[in-house]
Amino acid sequence: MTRHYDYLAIGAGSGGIASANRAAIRGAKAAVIEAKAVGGTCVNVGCVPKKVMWYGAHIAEALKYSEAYGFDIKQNGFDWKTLVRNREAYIERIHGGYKRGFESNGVEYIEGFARFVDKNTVEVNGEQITAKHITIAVGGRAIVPSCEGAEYGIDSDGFFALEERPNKAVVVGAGYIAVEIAGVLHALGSDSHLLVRRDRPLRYFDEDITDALLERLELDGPTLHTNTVVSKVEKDEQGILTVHTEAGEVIEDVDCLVWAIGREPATDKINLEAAGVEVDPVGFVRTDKYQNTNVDGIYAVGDITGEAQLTPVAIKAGRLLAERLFNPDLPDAHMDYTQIPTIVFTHPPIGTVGFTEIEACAKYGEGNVKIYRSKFAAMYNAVTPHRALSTFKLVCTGDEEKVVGIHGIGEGMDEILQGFAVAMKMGATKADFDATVALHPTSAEEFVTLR
Ligand SMILES: Cc1cc2nc3c(=O)[nH]c(=O)nc-3n(C[C@H](O)[C@H](O)[C@H](O)COP(=O)(O)OP(=O)(O)OC[C@H]3O[C@@H](n4cnc5c(N)ncnc54)[C@H](O)[C@@H]3O)c2cc1C
Repeated sequence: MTRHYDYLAIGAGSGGIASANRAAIRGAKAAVIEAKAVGGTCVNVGCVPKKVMWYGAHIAEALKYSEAYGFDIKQNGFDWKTLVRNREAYIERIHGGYKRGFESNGVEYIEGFARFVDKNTVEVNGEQITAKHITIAVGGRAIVPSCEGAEYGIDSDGFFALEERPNKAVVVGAGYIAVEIAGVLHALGSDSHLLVRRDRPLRYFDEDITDALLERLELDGPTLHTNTVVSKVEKDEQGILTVHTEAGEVIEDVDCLVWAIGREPATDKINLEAAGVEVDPVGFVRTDKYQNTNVDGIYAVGDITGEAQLTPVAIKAGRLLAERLFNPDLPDAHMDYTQIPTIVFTHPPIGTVGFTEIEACAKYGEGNVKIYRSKFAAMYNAVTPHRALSTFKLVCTGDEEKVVGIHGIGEGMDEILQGFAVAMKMGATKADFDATVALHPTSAEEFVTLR
């Protein structure tokens, strides 16, 4: 007998889990199929293990500052294995939480790799399963370049599988994943090198912020190699790598090479042709604003759509899709892909939402954009010899100075941004920011006292 569901999600990552749970809560008979580990990229090889490693790096930094705060601490060492063991135990507990959530919501969890048979049928473990509504939420995977010896490198999944701290690491890429991994390795004691193709990492972020990041990297961070493209990688009998660049630079004694040059969609093995679902030339599933694909009853959410590849985006898109399908009160529910806030877990973190200065000038005209910025020493490190500056910035437009961009790099920025993103989404103006009494002494107060 064929199993049949009202709603079936392929992939139990952020988008698939959120949509299946919400569908079940709204009364649908729902199931989710997962080929690897429940939780998908974010929980197993993305946000969660990354943030744990970042916290580890944060503690390393605090130890450095501790002397100025009066502590006399002798650091005897750092055990990578302990950090990884505790991280993985935490992830195991999250897996348990997801499975209990499925049980209480009535979502069936099916382990296996799903392939389409036709538009309402998938095959998993030799069994055919049918559903009225099917959501593709299979996410993506890291891209590995095609240069000679590229196979000697690992990707971000491989970084999280490392059992030892590398002595000397080369991280290739200019996006947030590359910057974060290189920063963690540096803080935890590896000789860490970040190789970027152009003049800076995070090139699409506001320039004031990336200028400040460059200053911070110079002060204390991985060694930055700009305008650098890897041409060849060699490996000796001991497994040690030599990385050659197109400009003739040779980086020797490397025991860990991480490719973080981007991610590609994982649509190639799920037999989309059988269902007639169209993908773009890269392989991302094309959807409209309601997450509909070109095939009636088949949807896509999360990284596989190529839109803002972030966990909360996949979750929100998945939940709103389930609401639209199964909640008669919300027939128009859909995701708003504008003004999505995001954090980069550098040291210190970067937070950004809305338009950069350049984007705002292009959209509203230079004369209609007003910039407020502050460069200041956060108290946390100002009392130590490791004094470094934070940069906060508001991008405003129109006579009313509507806030259309909020950017910052500095201690605490990861926790500061969320509330300000709410204000921006509600249409706050600079005057609204100014009318709010500051919280003192904090870094956040800079945003309501900018001149
Ligand atoms: C190193 C790293 C750090 C990140 N850090 C952050 C961060 O700090 N903040 C943030 O918001 N985002 C972060 N992200 C991005 C975030 O992880 C993704 O945006 C999010 O996981 C996307 O969710 P998804 O549901 O689209 O796909 P995924 O979470 O990738 O889930 C897809 C699931 O589908 C499964 N699957 C694939 N094919 C099949 C099949 N045929 N049958 C069954 N199952 C299948 C996969 O095994 C996987 O579990 C990070 C990503 C990486 C790689």
